[in-house]
Amino acid sequence: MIEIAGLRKGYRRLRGGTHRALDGFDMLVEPGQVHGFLGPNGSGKTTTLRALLGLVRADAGEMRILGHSSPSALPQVIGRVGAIVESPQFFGNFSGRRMLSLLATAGGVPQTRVEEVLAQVGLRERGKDIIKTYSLGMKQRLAVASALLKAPELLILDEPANGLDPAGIREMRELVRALAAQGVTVLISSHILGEIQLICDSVTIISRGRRVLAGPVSGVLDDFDRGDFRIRVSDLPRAAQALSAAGVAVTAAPDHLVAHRVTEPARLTELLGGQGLWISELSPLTPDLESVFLRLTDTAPASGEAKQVDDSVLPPAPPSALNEFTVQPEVPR
Ligand SMILES: Nc1ncnc2c1ncn2[C@@H]1O[C@H](COP(=O)(O)OP(=O)(O)OP(=O)(O)O)[C@@H](O)[C@H]1O
Repeated sequence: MIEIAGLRKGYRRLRGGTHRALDGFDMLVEPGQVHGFLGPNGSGKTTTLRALLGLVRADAGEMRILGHSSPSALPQVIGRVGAIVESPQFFGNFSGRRMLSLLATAGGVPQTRVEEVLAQVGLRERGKDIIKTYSLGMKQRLAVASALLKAPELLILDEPANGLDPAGIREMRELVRALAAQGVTVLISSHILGEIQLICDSVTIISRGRRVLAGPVSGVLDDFDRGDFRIRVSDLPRAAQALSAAGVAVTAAPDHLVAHRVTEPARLTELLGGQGLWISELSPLTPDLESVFLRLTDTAPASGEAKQVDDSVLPPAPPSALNEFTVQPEVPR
């Protein structure tokens, strides 16, 4: 559905030089998937989506959307793609239904779609109310409804859960899953990692304009499973000593131990029990997307400190290249 290879985009800095927002970024989104696009603030997610949709010009790289080159062949394919990359501006004094009706007329979409998309996003009951009375979550759903008018095969959502409360996030999750069940491929950018883990089949993680990881969510988590187990036991120092002596790698925390690369947890109970050390807890520490993300994007702040994550700088461009952005030749096909 989406193929991106070697995408580059630099923004000129006011104080000279180029900020490398995308630095040879690659992404592949397969049909029928909900694909999460994860990255820290400023890592290049929105720039990627804007470049893909022809809203900003890339310096180099290849992009295909539904098999067509982007941006050159976008007009042929854009009718099959729904996207919310920038918050759409709605007329606050219009009802949701009237707003969608106007957008349907403008987009040459039959009016029958208006009721269908209102139902799809769960806004049929409130369709008659004016938009400025909508909650943020309802406005987000109206935005999704507007992107669904043309019954897209591919839906691109940039941070759809931004600003939503837990109930709103849950509604958005259910909506995305329902769309996926109807066969819509969804690309969803977010930094709400738990959310992505819950709704996505596969992910791409971007850091400093480059892909640092891609694959099915389950595979990603398995790859990062280090076989760590948390052990609570009455005498921590003695238990740590016993485990180390038996060749088990172990780290001590104030109230527990973590044993690493454990393949047979029963051996830990046997080993400690054999020395009169009784385990009160033995639990696997399975990785979640958040720990994988923090490790790969190097954005875990030290305690009490905010981490600088957006620091890719190129040397100043020569004067001739100081246009709006640095244009590099297209990569030949
Ligand atoms: N129009 C612009 N002019 C100059 N720099 C820009 C422009 N748009 C984005 N950038 C810079 O490019 C980098 C990537 O920005 P982008 O918005 O793509 O990141 P993002 O991953 O979407 O971040 P966030 O999660 O915070 O929305 C950032 O350093 C940003 O400041």
